[in-house]
Amino acid sequence: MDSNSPTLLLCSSPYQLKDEREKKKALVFDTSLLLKQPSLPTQFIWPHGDLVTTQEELNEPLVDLEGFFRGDMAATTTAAEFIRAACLSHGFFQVTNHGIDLGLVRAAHDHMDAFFKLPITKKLSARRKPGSVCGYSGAHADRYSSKLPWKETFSFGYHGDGHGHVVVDYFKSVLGGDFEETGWVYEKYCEAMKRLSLAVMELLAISLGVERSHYRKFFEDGSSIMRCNYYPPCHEPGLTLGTGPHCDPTSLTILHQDEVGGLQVFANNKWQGIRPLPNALVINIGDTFMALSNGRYKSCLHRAVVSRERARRSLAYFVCPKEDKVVRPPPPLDVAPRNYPDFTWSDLLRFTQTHYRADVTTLQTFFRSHLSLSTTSPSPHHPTPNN
Ligand SMILES: C=C1C[C@]23C[C@H]1CC[C@H]2[C@]1(C)CCC[C@@](C)(C(=O)O)[C@H]1[C@@H]3C(=O)O
Ligand SMILES: O=C(O)CCC(=O)C(=O)O
Ligand SMILES: [Fe+2]
Repeated sequence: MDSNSPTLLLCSSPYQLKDEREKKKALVFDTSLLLKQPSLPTQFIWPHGDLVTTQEELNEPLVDLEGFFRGDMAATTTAAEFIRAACLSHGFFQVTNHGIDLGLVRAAHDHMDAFFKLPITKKLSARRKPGSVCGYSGAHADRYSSKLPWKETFSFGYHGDGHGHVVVDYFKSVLGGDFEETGWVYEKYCEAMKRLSLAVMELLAISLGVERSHYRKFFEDGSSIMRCNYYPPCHEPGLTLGTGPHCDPTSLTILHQDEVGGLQVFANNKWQGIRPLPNALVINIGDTFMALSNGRYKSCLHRAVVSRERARRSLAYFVCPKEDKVVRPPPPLDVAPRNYPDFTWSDLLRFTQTHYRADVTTLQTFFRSHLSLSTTSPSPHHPTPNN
């Protein structure tokens, strides 16, 4: 696609385009168009340093939650110890016997498939508005002009405060009544994810020597972000990334990936693949929980590579505290040195949605940009791939 080739104007942010000439250059992440292109548009090409390949797999123990849910103290201690070892190192672990109905997971994947197969004009009718994390995005082409991720996403918020059904209402409002059933599938999925996330918060507290209910109470009235990721097959998978190297700025991520594989974690100073386990859920620590642990636990550095032959899908549930709550480590972790100043999730979220593309150093950059916050010098959380 040469730089002036007219493309059907489906750019998700036409108002950002100044004139007809600009509009003709608007990049469209419409895979039916892009997959016919002889070469990858330059906007999707990532720096070599981010494209280092790996054949390694991270063989972390699976954390079996069955005994913990049964109230077995020995099994709870074992689970907390596995979680502690993983979170002191790279911030990533997988759980089995998590209690999430696998039929519900299947339904969520099926409805995600149906959504991403919609005509691009329909998807763009639900496009993300500037400053919001919710809605449809094609390669984030409305937000960035280089290092575009080879993916489509659809994101929405969840509160689970027992008042109304925000997910059902969102799907009906942005996609119409035909999507009410899809809304219910994701409403139930998010309810299940919230229950699991609060259980994991108990295990994290136990593993950190924090009062067992502290984090559960901190997140009980939180709002969360649900994101469906769709990674189309790519002719030149070695030149682009589905999701670039980053730490989630959120607190905890619970992710289900399909059987294709592509999620990689930067651990033991190298990229390592995460073998898909259909009955397991991937859980990783985000920047906000790293701060809640005063830096004891590491925000997980990860990325997603894409495949030449197969589309890949993942469902990511991002746990967040109520937006105005002050993020501060609890006793006994709140001792000097404080590695991070107090902040609120609403400020950090706004920073990632309006000023800064979340990457490997989001938190440090956030504190530097909020000088009033940087009363302490944040410690580097772990070596980055390019160091
Ligand atoms: C608060 C969020 C911003 C992102 C979605 C959630 C948690 C993960 C963030 C993200 C995936 C990190 C990599 C860059 C990003 C722009 C992306 O590739 O989607 C991030 C998300 C976002 O800002 O939309
Ligand atoms: O799709 C994946 O496996 C990872 C996606 C991810 O890291 C994210 O959406 O934050
Ligand atoms: Fe992520």
